[in-house]
Amino acid sequence: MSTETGNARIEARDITMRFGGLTALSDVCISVPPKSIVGLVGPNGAGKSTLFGVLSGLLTPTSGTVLMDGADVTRTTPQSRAARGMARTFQHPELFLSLTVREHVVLADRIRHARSRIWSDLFTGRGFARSSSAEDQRVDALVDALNLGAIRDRAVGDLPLGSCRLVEVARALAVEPSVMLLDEPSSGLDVRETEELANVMEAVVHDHGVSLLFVEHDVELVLRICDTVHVLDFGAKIAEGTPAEIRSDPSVRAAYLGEEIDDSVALREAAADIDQEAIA
Ligand SMILES: Nc1ncnc2c1ncn2[C@@H]1O[C@H](COP(=O)(O)OP(=O)(O)OP(=O)(O)O)[C@@H](O)[C@H]1O
Repeated sequence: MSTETGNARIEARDITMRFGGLTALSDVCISVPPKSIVGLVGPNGAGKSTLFGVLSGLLTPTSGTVLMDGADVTRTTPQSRAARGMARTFQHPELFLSLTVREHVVLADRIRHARSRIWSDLFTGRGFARSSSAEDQRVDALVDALNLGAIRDRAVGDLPLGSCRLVEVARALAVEPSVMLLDEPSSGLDVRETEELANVMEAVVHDHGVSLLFVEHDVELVLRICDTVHVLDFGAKIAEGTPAEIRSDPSVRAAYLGEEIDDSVALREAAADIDQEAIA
């Protein structure tokens, strides 16, 4: 199955991953072009988390290659990939509960712009007090861009999950990545929070020029905001295409029939199509 390659921000070529006798991924290719939103979906156990682990550097594949901007990073650490411009968020937000929204963004901004201060401020007790006006401007612009202004001084431990996910996205953006991996960003969010997150994801690509790759169970969200969608099933890629192509792909329908996509608009549309075909 063809995957566009060349100037991809991140690309997986022919990835196979075996855990003992179990083949979790088999010759999977995926490519994330600049300024694009790419979705990765598939039924439970399809291999999504494994591929995410391989791309982010947590897992070394049995065979195959991972490239960032054309450079082979297959055997590099997550930290080294971060230095090359990769940021990620987690299914369960990993935040410091007693720090405020703004403090999270300040810390990440300092990792990008004043790394040496992080440790010296800790040891001297200066903490967040000493900031430059350039830092203030960058941090406040990001906090406002993610609609976090009203809660900027609240400790994240007091915030709902939807806000915590936006804080994670703001923190990831503060290091000025070229590509962000988001692990089930809508997990646990209600409809309104999911809508807000979708808007933020689209704005992030448009305003910051970042590419996004996200693993997601909410197939309707994926089909709504992605430029390209990849579908895994039993460790193999069974489809790749635009949301319209994925909606009408018979192998995708077959993989999902009877599963969580049942409740989504996508499958209702697919089911309607099948009914029409049956009538005709
Ligand atoms: N560390 C591991 N050791 C052994 N088997 C593993 C390991 N990690 C994943 N697997 C197996 O690999 C297969 C793919 O799992 P993976 O978690 O990547 O799927 P997934 O698509 O993310 O599933 P889900 O949607 O349920 O999270 C499964 O059969 C799983 O049991």
